[in-house]
Amino acid sequence: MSYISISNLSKRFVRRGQWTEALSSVDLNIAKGSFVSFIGPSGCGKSTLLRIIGGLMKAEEGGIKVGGRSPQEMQADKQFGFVPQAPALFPWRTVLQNMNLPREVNKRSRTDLAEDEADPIELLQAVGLGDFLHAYPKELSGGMRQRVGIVRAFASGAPILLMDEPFSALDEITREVLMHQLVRIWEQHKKTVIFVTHNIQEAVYLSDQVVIMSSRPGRISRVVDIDLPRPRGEKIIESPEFYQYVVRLRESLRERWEA
Ligand SMILES: Nc1ncnc2c1ncn2[C@@H]1O[C@H](COP(=O)(O)OP(=O)(O)OP(=O)(O)O)[C@@H](O)[C@H]1O
Repeated sequence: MSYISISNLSKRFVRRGQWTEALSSVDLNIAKGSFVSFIGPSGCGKSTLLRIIGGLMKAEEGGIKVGGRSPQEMQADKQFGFVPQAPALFPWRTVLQNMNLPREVNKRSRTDLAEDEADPIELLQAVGLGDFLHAYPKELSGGMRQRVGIVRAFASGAPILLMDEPFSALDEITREVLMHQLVRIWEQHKKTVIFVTHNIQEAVYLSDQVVIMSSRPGRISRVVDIDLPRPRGEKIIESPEFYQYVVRLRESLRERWEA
């Protein structure tokens, strides 16, 4: 069953009199509760598509429905949680107070409160921040702040989480640790996640589906189902099946770059 359905969607930008066709004829269906990654060359429209799904931007042509409604209606009803590359944490609020902020703001207008189940303290403990509940953002490393940003989205009660390269500013080891923590939390809470990345291993490890995009204009060139068992642990990365997916995606991406 399609939860997010996109049909024949196109988006153009004009800058200094020049048109850029950022997205062209995009068709995609995303099931509720699935983890879907978008991967593709720089400028192929991944962030633009994410913003359109999240109701932050409108397409010129085509249709998009999220849960049967327009993205703007869903956005007004606080159905999206955003995780950018660097989370916006209020410096005068503690970690726990920052975690609770979306709930405080959103509860008034959200109609679907049944999804609002995740416990902020448990989530912080799950990402190793149990001892930092009352710390202020300035006392945290970049990786710790990013963990707060990710689990805050899970605690917000929003059923759809939009993550735009959330690990891109982190070092390799921190990134790996966060990837394992994210998969564990997602497998427990099963939100619909749209995840933009440049990292093939990350996309395979986390996702139910990987959407490969090509550029000029941005299009979907292939959707690959990742049929690896869950729960996914560190061991799966060493399996031949995992390796095969990585090779397959790398080849598909290389074709797009060379095309
Ligand atoms: N607000 C804007 N005004 C003008 N052009 C834009 C705007 N936003 C995006 N674009 C153009 O649309 C195209 C797609 O951009 P987008 O940021 O969606 O790509 P991306 O795949 O997310 O790139 P990256 O991987 O580098 O983050 C690019 O050519 C970009 O220059």
